[in-house]
Amino acid sequence: MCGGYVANAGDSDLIIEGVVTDSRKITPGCLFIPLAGERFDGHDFAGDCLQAGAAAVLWAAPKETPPGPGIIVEDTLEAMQALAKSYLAACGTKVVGITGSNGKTTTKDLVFSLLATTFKVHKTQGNFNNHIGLPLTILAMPKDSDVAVLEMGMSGRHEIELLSKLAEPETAIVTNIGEAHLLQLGSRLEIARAKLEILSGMKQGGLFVYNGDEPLIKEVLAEPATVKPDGLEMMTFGLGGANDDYPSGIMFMEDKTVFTSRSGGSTPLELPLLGEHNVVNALAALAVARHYGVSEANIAEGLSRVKLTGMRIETVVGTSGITILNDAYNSSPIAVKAAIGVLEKKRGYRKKIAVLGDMLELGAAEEDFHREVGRFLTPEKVDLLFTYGPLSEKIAEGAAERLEPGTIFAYHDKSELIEMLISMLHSKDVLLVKASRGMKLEEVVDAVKNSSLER
Ligand SMILES: CC(=O)N[C@H]1[C@@H](OP(=O)(O)OP(=O)(O)OC[C@H]2O[C@@H](n3ccc(=O)[nH]c3=O)[C@H](O)[C@@H]2O)O[C@H](CO)[C@@H](O)[C@@H]1O[C@H](C)C(=O)N[C@@H](C)C(=O)N[C@H](CCC(=O)N[C@@H](CCC[C@@H](N)C(=O)O)C(=O)O)C(=O)O
Ligand SMILES: Nc1ncnc2c1ncn2[C@@H]1O[C@H](COP(=O)(O)OP(=O)(O)OP(=O)(O)O)[C@@H](O)[C@H]1O
Ligand SMILES: C[C@@H](N)C(=O)N[C@H](C)C(=O)O
Repeated sequence: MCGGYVANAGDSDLIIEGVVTDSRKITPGCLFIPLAGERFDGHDFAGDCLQAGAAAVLWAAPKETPPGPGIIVEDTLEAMQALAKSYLAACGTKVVGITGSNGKTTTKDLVFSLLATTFKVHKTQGNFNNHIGLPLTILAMPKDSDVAVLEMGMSGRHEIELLSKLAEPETAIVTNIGEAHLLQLGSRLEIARAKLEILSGMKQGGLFVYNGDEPLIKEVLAEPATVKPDGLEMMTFGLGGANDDYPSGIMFMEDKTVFTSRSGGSTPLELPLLGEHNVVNALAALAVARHYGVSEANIAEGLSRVKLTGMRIETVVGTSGITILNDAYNSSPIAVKAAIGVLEKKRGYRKKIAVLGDMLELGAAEEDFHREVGRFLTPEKVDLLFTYGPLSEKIAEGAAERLEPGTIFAYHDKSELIEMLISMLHSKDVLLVKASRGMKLEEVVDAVKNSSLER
């Protein structure tokens, strides 16, 4: 299954239960797969793993023989990917592949919640969406799974191609084309080309569900170089009325969003998520659920009980009673504007406050992108703005064009930001926190959440 051969295993069969790549997380009977990374080489821990109960190890051929039962392979990562591909084929599980600049994880959770009303479904945990995370997700899948909902991430060309050819999706979603990873791709057109690599591994006769509001997707679909499977069925979703599905009505409430759509007619659907962008994500998930025959009753049920992976516009109530919109998982211009849209619609709070940190990997125009986000802010959207990081000084600069003096506070030091923020917050405020993963603004969320804000 992984293109290797057995060594040191005697003549008894070895029963293997599960795959592990971290020696600190060994489970009895697992296969330990040593990976060479930036800081460690997993091969150095193989002996300890066998001592700790691993049944066998993969072992890269150029090294000396394995310290116990082993499968000798050329490259352990490639072997793990091949093993995942073989296992998926052996299980006969259908795959839904999801990519896009924003909303992959959210849409993955939505698709899972809808399909799980009807099928045995496995999904990506957290953000395990790359050349290591996706095969690990597959290798953790129960073998009787009907469907696997797999998030596919990238920050360069041909990364999605590898994932798609490994997982061979029957259904694929592209959520949108934003600015994330512009640094590596150079243009949004290149980002679109990278995302549409998801078509290259799809099964024949598959379904492609994509954001019809994004012209670059249609442009790349028409390019001769774009590899598409035979018999591909396509569906569009988005806010525009030209899409196959779009919202016909949206009601923004404190802890949920109620919407009707072209596909659902006059029947309102309740989504326990905030923001117009999450209605758009939900439309993509609805298309997939209906494609697989999920009933309208189960669709309503599945939507109403979706559980989102944390730090995606997650509402947190602090010990003081303050409302925090924890959107600190990641950030990019489109995502910030979507999150500000949620804050803008909040009513009944003393003040609306935003803490915005650097958006990373945006390439040469990064300062302009930050300035543009600042200019997007108006007194109707935020009462106070705190920025964190060197790039976010440009958010403050852009915001100064529309926000009053004395309402903008720029910081480079997180502890100083937290101190000033807590001194100005009130339990009746609503606070949005958003930045790229590398800024770790969850530390701000935790500090505010645990503060009594007494005054
Ligand atoms: C290889 C690995 O899993 N590394 C993880 C490890 O990193 P660390 O620096 O500690 O170790 P090494 O990588 O050097 O270690 C090599 C192996 O040795 C093992 N090991 C180490 C010590 C020890 O005592 N015993 C051991 O057995 C070790 O387990 C390694 O296997 O830990 C870090 C902290 O937990 C992890 O962050 C690191 O994981 C890497 C980054 C990784 O890629 N993990 C995947 C499972 C994954 O999917 N991670 C996602 C994030 C994916 C992501 O960023 N996606 C992008 C899009 C794709 C970009 C693409 N170009 C890319 O390169 O990723 C996105 O925008 O979404 C996640 O963690 O959320
Ligand atoms: N459809 C969308 N349009 C714009 N922004 C979105 C959309 N969906 C989610 N977001 C924003 O992007 C943030 C991250 O959402 P999510 O984790 O689902 O995306 P992702 O594509 O998995 O992100 P990443 O590539 O960082 O893993 C959300 O908190 C929200 O601010
Ligand atoms: C590592 C990459 N997947 C990512 O999340 N980049 C953002 C911009 C970050 O590191 O903050």
